[in-house]
Amino acid sequence: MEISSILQGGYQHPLSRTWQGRQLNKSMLMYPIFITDDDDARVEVPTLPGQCRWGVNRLEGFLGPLVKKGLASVILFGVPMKCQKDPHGGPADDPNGPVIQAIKKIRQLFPDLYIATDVCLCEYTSHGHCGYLREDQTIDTELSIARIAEVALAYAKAGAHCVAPSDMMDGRIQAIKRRLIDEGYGNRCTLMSYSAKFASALYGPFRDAAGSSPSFGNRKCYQLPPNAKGLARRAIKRDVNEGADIIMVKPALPYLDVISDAAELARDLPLACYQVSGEYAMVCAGATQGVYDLRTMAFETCESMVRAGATIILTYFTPQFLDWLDEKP
Ligand SMILES: NCc1[nH]cc(CCC(=O)O)c1CC(=O)O
Ligand SMILES: [Zn+2]
Ligand SMILES: [Zn+2]
Repeated sequence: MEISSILQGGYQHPLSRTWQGRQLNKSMLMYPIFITDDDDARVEVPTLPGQCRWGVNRLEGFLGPLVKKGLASVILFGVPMKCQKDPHGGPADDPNGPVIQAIKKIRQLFPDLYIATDVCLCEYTSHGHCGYLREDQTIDTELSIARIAEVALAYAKAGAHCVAPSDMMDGRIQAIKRRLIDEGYGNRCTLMSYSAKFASALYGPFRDAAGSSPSFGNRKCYQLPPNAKGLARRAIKRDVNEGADIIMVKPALPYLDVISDAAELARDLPLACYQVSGEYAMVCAGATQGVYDLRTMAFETCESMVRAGATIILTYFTPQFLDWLDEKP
């Protein structure tokens, strides 16, 4: 045997195995949660096992035990059920709406918990699209990004540590950054861009949870085509230049090459990826079918993302990881 043939001597011990790459840890995990406008609600989402829509009065009981276990950050999604949706997504920045109420409540209950807010219009528009539409149903980019910047500013003013636009309208990063700076929030709020967000089949359970399916058509004119490596690279570079503080790739597991590209193109920024609702549901379904052990598969998927270059992972497995990471040898 050649001397250079032997690798196993380097990873024969559990500790030396941890030295072979970066480790998943609790501060990387950002937990996506759904906030609805029925203050006492706790409604399970059938397609997203173990996840609920929460009313603001339930947040203390829901998040308290997780914060004790080391939950570091959440990302909030508003799920308005009672309000009147309109073509401009008017309810998105309603001061009495679920997101702004939740930001204030969480700041007060858990001052150390980092609060990111998803910024989009689809949960609030009557047509369910992520921007403004012209009469011919194409996107009106200028009006969309002005409105999205306004909503982002409202969340920053309410106390969000981070605003994360998921709409995929061109130019919104610049528009939001400008607005935050002009209003004195430039250094008080992080801007995380869903930069490479693909038109994926994996968003189904989320749309059930958030009630945000488009009422007609699809999102292919603003979310990226799954084959688009070049567009993804351009979107990442553009958003870095427009002032993003964090870049995100979404979904995560089928797009590890894009995560790896982003690690190179945005090498000076933290890099997030979103293990989306359909990925979570797939991992759960396989475990239920006996294909693999849930915990082992959850670790393998997220460790792949870390290996590809992610430093932040948005995942519905966050509560379970808080337990699993304590158990790990
Ligand atoms: N603004 C759209 C948005 N915000 C979050 C998700 C998906 C997140 C998930 O699946 O977990 C989506 C995708 C979509 O509906 O097109
Ligand atoms: Zn949207
Ligand atoms: Zn969104």
